[in-house]
Amino acid sequence: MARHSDRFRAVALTANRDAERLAEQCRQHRPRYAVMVDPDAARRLADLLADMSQPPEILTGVEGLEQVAALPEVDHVMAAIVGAAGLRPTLAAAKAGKRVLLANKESLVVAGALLMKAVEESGAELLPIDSEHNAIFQCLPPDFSKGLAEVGVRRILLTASGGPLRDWPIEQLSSVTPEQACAHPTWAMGRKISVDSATMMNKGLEVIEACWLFGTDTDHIQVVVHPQSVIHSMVQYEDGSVLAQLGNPDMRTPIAHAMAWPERFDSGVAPLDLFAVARLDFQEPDMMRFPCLALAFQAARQGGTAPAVLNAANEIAVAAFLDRRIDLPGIAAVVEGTLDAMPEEGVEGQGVDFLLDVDRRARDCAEHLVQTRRS
Ligand SMILES: NC(=O)C1=CN([C@@H]2O[C@H](COP(=O)(O)OP(=O)(O)OC[C@H]3O[C@@H](n4cnc5c(N)ncnc54)[C@H](OP(=O)(O)O)[C@@H]3O)[C@@H](O)[C@H]2O)C=CC1
Ligand SMILES: CC(=O)[C@@H](O)[C@H](O)COP(=O)(O)O
Repeated sequence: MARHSDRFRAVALTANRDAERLAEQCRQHRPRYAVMVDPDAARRLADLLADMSQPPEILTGVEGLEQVAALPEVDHVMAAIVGAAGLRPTLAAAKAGKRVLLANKESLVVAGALLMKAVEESGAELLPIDSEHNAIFQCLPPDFSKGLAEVGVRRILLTASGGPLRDWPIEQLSSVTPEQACAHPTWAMGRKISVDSATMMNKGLEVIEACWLFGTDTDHIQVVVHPQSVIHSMVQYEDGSVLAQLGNPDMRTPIAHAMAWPERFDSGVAPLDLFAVARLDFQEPDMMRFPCLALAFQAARQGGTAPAVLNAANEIAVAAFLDRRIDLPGIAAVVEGTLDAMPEEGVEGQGVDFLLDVDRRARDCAEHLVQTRRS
């Protein structure tokens, strides 16, 4: 079976500040463009690549990301920047009608209506590579966009590992260190999403992501804790059938699925050995232990700017936790305080500048709450 290298060539690679890593990737994949968002890091990248015979053209800033996301010679854009910083380039790719492989769930949480409208108007293909949403996509019929009820779906069963703190004594959560929170039991991921998994905010963001991707609401999504992370999510149908997608927890599978769709190619992931897995467990999420999950459900039901506020406050709170400025329970407290403090606003007819202004105001508010908790 074909591998992706038979069919794909990297036109552009991007990073924020890590010039060394991007330089290494440029040497390996020889893209035509490299975007280094930070201008100082862009100068460093140019120095690092000075001896290349045909170095990539180096662009900077969010504008550089938007530019490469919309290049005519690009047909696939993988949106895998962390946080709301991914919104503008993801939107640019959607507006340009690309196949968008979406890992950056935060852009749908902040601007779901805007992004889905851009996809509809341009004819872009929005394919989820977040493992759960990719699994759901695989378990739905191809015509699901006419409505989940129309195609016989009762509800989505969104699986969650429960993260590294699933069994910690609740009264000891304030002593959790960033290293302990980032020690995910089944997935190797970046620090921000790892903390989100530890608080289950990741699942809350994913509930909102699923509402937009699959045109549904929170009443039709059940979060199911499944510690083995072998089932990546399920779809329950009206006739009693439940379809699940299983596999080893390895992001190469959803990425390969979305790159090759509607065909398949070899992702390089080892076949799932069910005898080695031996058992699959399921539990209800504990909302007392994971208040961030409850806050995300609340923001999703509230709608308007609430999900954008939730996301911005969470990004600030997680960064403060990773810097040891607040404790782990402080993350939920900062998010709740920000949601309470920010006025409710509608998003109908609003553009990206409005949403990013909401994001900025929520960050200021959350940062103030972080300072208050410390003093
Ligand atoms: N890791 C995983 O397995 C999964 C991740 N996701 C989602 O994918 C996204 C990325 O997660 P993950 O790969 O773990 O994160 P990482 O922290 O490992 O990587 C984040 C990437 O985003 C870049 N970046 C960070 N800030 C900015 C910015 N302001 N502007 C431009 N680029 C920026 C970083 O560049 P630099 O290193 O130079 O700072 C880095 O390349 C998140 O939205 C996450 O929720 C979803 C499913 C699974
Ligand atoms: C790899 C991936 O897609 C993540 O979303 C992962 O599934 C997070 O695991 P949790 O279920 O612990 O949040």
